Amino acid sequence: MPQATTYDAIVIGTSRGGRLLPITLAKAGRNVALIERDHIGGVCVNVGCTPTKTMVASARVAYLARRGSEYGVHTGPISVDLQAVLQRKQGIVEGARKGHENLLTAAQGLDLLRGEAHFTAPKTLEVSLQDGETREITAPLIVIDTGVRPAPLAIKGAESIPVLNSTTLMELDTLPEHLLILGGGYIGLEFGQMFRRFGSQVTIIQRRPRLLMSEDEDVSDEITKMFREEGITVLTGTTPQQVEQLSDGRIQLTVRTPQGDQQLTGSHLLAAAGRIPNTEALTPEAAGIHLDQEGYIQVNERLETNVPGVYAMGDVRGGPAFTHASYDDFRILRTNLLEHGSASMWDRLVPHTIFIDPQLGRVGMTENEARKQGRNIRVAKLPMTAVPRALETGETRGFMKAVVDADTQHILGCAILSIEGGEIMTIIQVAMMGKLPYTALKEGIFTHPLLAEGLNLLFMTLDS
Ligand SMILES: Cc1cc2nc3c(=O)[nH]c(=O)nc-3n(C[C@H](O)[C@H](O)[C@H](O)COP(=O)(O)OP(=O)(O)OC[C@H]3O[C@@H](n4cnc5c(N)ncnc54)[C@H](O)[C@@H]3O)c2cc1C
Ligand SMILES: NC(=O)c1ccc[n+]([C@@H]2O[C@H](COP(=O)([O-])OP(=O)(O)OC[C@H]3O[C@@H](n4cnc5c(N)ncnc54)[C@H](O)[C@@H]3O)[C@@H](O)[C@H]2O)c1
Repeated sequence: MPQATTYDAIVIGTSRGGRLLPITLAKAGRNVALIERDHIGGVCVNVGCTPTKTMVASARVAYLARRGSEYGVHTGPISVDLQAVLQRKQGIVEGARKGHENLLTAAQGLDLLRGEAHFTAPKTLEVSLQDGETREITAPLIVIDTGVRPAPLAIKGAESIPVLNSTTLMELDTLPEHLLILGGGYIGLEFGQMFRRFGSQVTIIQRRPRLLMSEDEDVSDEITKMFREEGITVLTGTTPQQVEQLSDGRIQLTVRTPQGDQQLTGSHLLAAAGRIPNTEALTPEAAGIHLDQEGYIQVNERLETNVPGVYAMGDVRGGPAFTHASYDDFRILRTNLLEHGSASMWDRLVPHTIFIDPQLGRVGMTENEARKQGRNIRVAKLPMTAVPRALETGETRGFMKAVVDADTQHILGCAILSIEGGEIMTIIQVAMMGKLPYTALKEGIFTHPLLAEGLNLLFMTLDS
């Protein structure tokens, strides 16, 4: 093999953080290699946020079309053309991917290597290029952004039946007649509601006692109620035992429920029970990089591994798995590597939004977390039926909830389960970032009749 090519920096993976970092380093005059084994853009652009949120939008149109008569608008029978939904999704995905690819290939000082990288020594990687060649590259600074992938389903019989994951579900030719979903987390809920709205029968099987275990009980319960009202079967505290394919092609799942064993039959099975890190092919052990027991790369609060000069960002470092977290990891690395700053993961507030309808926007502490910490708290809660905008638009499902420190009046966290809940949550997030007391939102003047005006009412509940 020819001698290794030396760069100033190497980044592996082209997610949001993985694209911005090499471009920024190259703009600062560094000679950078960026390696990607699959499509440019990583999970979010190709098989994560972009395609799912595009399809969620189609599902919402179907939902609204069916509700047209509530608004005095009559349509004919509603049907969903899955192929057209997928084509729309694919067009948006490919447009985004191409845009990112153009930016990367145009960047001066940046070599985009299309292939799979693995470590051969602490600062050296071998890249198996897609054209069959192999390159050895080395750099004093290496950033790993290789992400995670769907965990294979570990139940008896799974190896001999077709199990869908979040990627393959978006490639189906026909609408599942009955979609069985294992997992009551983000992926299970977003796809479950989406396919129900497309016209499938949907059963969600959640091992834990309720959906979205990290949220408060009232949030999980309200979502479960809304899903059931939409015709989704939600089974909680239910553990899949084994699965087999019947002679007619249907899938039979044996589950253990609090009431005893039960058999469920569906046309398709989606495994949405978690994800695993992409660290095997990377052979980080050849560089002496420490992994945790599940294979995630261990980093300190500045994202550096135990090998000085080797960093990890995004999902592969464990912790919150969101595109905005990957983006914030880029901020930390840019600040520390280029601006001589001292940015850290520990003081950041990472919000999230689950794109069910109505959305769940969440930031900061849940009520349960605050109580566990022994905080002196007050909890504000307002049903969406009390918000004029929600009434006028016929979107009264859900509630707003905020946890306030009773001593300082600062907002500790919120759960906004409402139409555009993510946007409303972000208003509260900004108040939290500015350390505003809740009274600032209670007394603030917000346009009538916006959803934001509901914040006046939400925080008024604390003093009424
Ligand atoms: C269905 C779904 C929906 C989601 N929706 C949202 C959402 O709405 N909002 C949100 O914030 N997050 C969402 N996420 C999560 C989000 O996609 C991830 O948190 C985000 O993509 C993390 O980016 P990352 O930096 O970890 O890199 P990734 O996006 O995981 O990219 C890693 C890249 O590294 C490449 N790679 C891996 N190993 C190698 C190697 N050895 N050599 C070369 N290249 C390699 C991979 O091909 C990949 O392109 C969703 C995820 C899924 C699955
Ligand atoms: N809107 C968003 O931001 C968004 C959307 C999708 C995914 N994501 C990211 O992707 C990550 C992965 O999503 P996910 O839904 O796969 O994982 P998750 O961890 O959110 O949910 C997995 C769920 O499966 C359940 N479970 C585990 N094993 C099971 C089994 N054998 N049978 C039944 N249930 C089982 C768990 O109790 C959990 O509720 C999320 O944590 C999130 O960070 C984000």
